[in-house]
Amino acid sequence: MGLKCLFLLLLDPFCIPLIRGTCHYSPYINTEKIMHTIKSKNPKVLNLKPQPAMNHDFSVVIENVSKVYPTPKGPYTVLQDVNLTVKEGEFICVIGHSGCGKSTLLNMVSGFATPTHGSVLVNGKPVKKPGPDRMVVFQNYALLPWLTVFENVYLAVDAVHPNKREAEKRSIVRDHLAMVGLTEAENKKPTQISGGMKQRVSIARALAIRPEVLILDEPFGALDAITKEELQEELLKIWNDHRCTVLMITHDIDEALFLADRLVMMTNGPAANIGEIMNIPFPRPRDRDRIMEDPQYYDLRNYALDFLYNRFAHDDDAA
Ligand SMILES: Nc1ncnc2c1ncn2[C@@H]1O[C@H](COP(=O)(O)OP(=O)(O)OP(=O)(O)O)[C@@H](O)[C@H]1O
Repeated sequence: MGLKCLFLLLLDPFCIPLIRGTCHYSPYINTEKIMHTIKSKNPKVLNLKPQPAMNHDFSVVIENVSKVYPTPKGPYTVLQDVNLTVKEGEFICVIGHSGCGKSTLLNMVSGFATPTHGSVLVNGKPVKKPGPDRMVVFQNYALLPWLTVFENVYLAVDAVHPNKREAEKRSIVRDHLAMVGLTEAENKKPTQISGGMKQRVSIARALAIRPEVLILDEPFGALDAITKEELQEELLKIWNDHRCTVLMITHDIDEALFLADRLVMMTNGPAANIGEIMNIPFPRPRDRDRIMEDPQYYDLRNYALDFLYNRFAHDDDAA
């Protein structure tokens, strides 16, 4: 029971302030070129309008959601009137400047935070608290350092499936460690493995529960570029094989264009909202080189950059 409580503590909102990352948009962008491209394109060509979908298709429904935090200076409205519907099995990336409320929004889906106004539904049911149908992967991995890789995943499986037979639980853990290529490392402690491996453990732990919604809060933000690309590809493969709805926060537009079906672009806070939603049209399975050769790639990338750096520039961007 004690260990199960520890697993649930991993999902505690107190973890969240520990995972703040810095912005790392690609620095090699020529603003004039972007503006030229933007001005020469009709946004309709970029297929930016949210697509209508039927209610029964929705895995996640965020309806007129506002979040107000009490602060010593008075109420602080982080998000105001946010609406988003996500289809089952859809891969959504959320982008926006630091502090605009991305984590707050996804915390209301995971159940760590509750809306001040409005509602969040997952598979038609209002979200009231965290649950195993919505697993979260954090940037800082949130592994228990005194447990092995195997035990970290086992802890979660055991907490969610206490009545399954021991052999079955161990087999689930083994299958998911194999899925992320960590069979050889199963007896190592988190301090004995790299950052990329730690994040693989964290992804294996989340998927071992078979969540309906996987929430990734800047999962690759702390990794080097090569490891990050490897993990993006692994994540896509796993998602192709075990389709669940994915909501992922990123600061990396290229990452979003490679992974997502749609890119949700948030305006700046306070009272942030969803500014635009970009449909990402590249066919799946995706090949990084092939999509980067697609002329639409740069149109979409530049459109997102213009949104962040011109239309909703942050004070820090002026530097
Ligand atoms: N519990 C809280 N009480 C008061 N203010 C809060 C609380 N949690 C978050 N905030 C504030 O809400 C705003 C949005 O925070 P949030 O973490 O959702 O932003 P974010 O877009 O995810 O940022 P980042 O990209 O830096 O992770 C920030 O100004 C933050 O300081």
